[in-house]
Amino acid sequence: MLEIRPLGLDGVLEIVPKRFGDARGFFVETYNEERFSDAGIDLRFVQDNHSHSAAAGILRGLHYQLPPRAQDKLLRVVRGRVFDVAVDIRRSSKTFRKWVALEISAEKGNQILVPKGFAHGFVTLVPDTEVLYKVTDTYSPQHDRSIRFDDPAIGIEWPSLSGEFQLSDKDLKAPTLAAAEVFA
Ligand SMILES: Cc1cn([C@H]2C[C@H](O)[C@@H](COP(=O)(O)OP(=O)(O)O[C@H]3O[C@H](C)C(=O)[C@H](O)[C@H]3O)O2)c(=O)[nH]c1=O
Repeated sequence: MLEIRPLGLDGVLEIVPKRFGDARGFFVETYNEERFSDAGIDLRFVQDNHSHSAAAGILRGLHYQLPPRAQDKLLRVVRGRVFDVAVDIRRSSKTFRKWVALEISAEKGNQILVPKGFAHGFVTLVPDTEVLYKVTDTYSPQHDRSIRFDDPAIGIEWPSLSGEFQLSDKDLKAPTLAAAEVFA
């Protein structure tokens, strides 16, 4: 019922729940605590988020919350497509500053699990993209942090889209990884 694929960094997973298609369309259990637990994913989600991005090229990230309010995130796309990125920001990790990326789309019905200790971001690939995600701690502005999406020390190979990326002021002013407060 759950297809799980490690993406090459500690605990960052692609998850594809089984989709039951029929002449009417489809049904899918997008999250089932028991099935996730059976797959070794024991997380307690306490908040659901929904973001709508009107255009392609809207980039949100790289974001994370610091301990003690760090969040695991389980993200899926219900309309459109995103290029989704997770970056290891644990200074003691052997994969510190390494990143992985995955296309997540409504059509594929896939999800990404981004554990605590990772910065997360995505860029939309088509207009009117809607992203839903569950997090394991509630929003804490005091612990909310950003890192520059284009930090050369990380070197994310974002897709080249026509036109400039659109970012929030907060993300445009984000520090580099070297200047950011991250995980030990
Ligand atoms: C994240 C969050 C935000 N907000 C408020 C704060 C701002 O007034 C407004 C927009 O927040 P922000 O610009 O941080 O939203 P995004 O740029 O979509 O941020 C998210 O995008 C990337 C992809 C992430 O991984 C994070 O989960 C999250 O930071 O919503 C809340 O009230 N609760 C929340 O949990």
